[in-house]
Amino acid sequence: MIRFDEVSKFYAGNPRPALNGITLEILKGEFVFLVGASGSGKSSFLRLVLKEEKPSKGQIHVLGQRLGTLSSRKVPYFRRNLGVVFQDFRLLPQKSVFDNVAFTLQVIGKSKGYISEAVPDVLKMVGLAGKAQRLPHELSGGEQQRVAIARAIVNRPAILLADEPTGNLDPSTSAGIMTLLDRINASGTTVLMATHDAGIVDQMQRRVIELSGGSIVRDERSGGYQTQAVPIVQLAQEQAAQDATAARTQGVPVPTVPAPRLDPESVERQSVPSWGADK
Ligand SMILES: Nc1ncnc2c1ncn2[C@@H]1O[C@H](COP(=O)(O)OP(=O)(O)OP(=O)(O)O)[C@@H](O)[C@H]1O
Repeated sequence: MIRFDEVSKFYAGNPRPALNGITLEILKGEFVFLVGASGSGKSSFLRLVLKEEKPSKGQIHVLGQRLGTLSSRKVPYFRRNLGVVFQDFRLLPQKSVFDNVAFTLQVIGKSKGYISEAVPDVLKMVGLAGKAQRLPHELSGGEQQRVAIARAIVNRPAILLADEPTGNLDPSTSAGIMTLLDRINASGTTVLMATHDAGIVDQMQRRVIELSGGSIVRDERSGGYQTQAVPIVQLAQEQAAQDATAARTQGVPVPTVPAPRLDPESVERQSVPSWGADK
């Protein structure tokens, strides 16, 4: 569904790569969280999937298409298969809820008859039946995000990309949005969501891809916001402590083992080899 082969991205004027040799595959129907510190490359990853940016190196395939060979004329057609949701909703402020959602379908030439059925259907699905004639400023943040989600899925895209969709919402409103995204995923849409929201990632226990400095440092089939893997240095310390205890109880004198210094940059994480078996 989405495949990156050795993809790197450099922006002009920035010698450090935003993405550095990324290789991964996301399968049809998956729900994937993209996590990592600010600047780790999450939005760049999403922009590459959308073909808003080109990779500096490597190949990207989305829905069986090699993006490098997709002409700019064909990009709008390609993007019809992708729905996108942003942190700041990006609704048209002068248009009603109905018209915000209908606009997507008008742009791609759907008939009035089709639009008059599809828009109420999707508004019902996102829990906004009865609010079709409101303007965005007459809605709460959570409702505005529901409109943005309705707009993103009304054309039944195969993939939904979400860049911090709960970033402007309080925890209970965010939970409602996640329930909605979960339902959209359950209906067959692949969801790829960049987020800093640890509570949501911990709660959902879905595939988690963690970026650091543009590289993948974790890819867990079902994980939380922070890795559960124990740093190797910590394991060594624990083992040394156990050995010392065992030796003392057996009456053998043991040399004092100085604790290794923990340098976060050089701490090697245990990899979690959970993905790949069923690609
Ligand atoms: N248009 C650009 N031109 C130059 N550098 C850029 C551009 N966009 C992003 N970068 C750099 O690329 C790196 C990755 O940025 P990116 O926005 O992908 O990170 P992110 O993980 O999405 O961050 P955040 O969580 O803050 O949104 C950063 O060092 C950023 O400064």
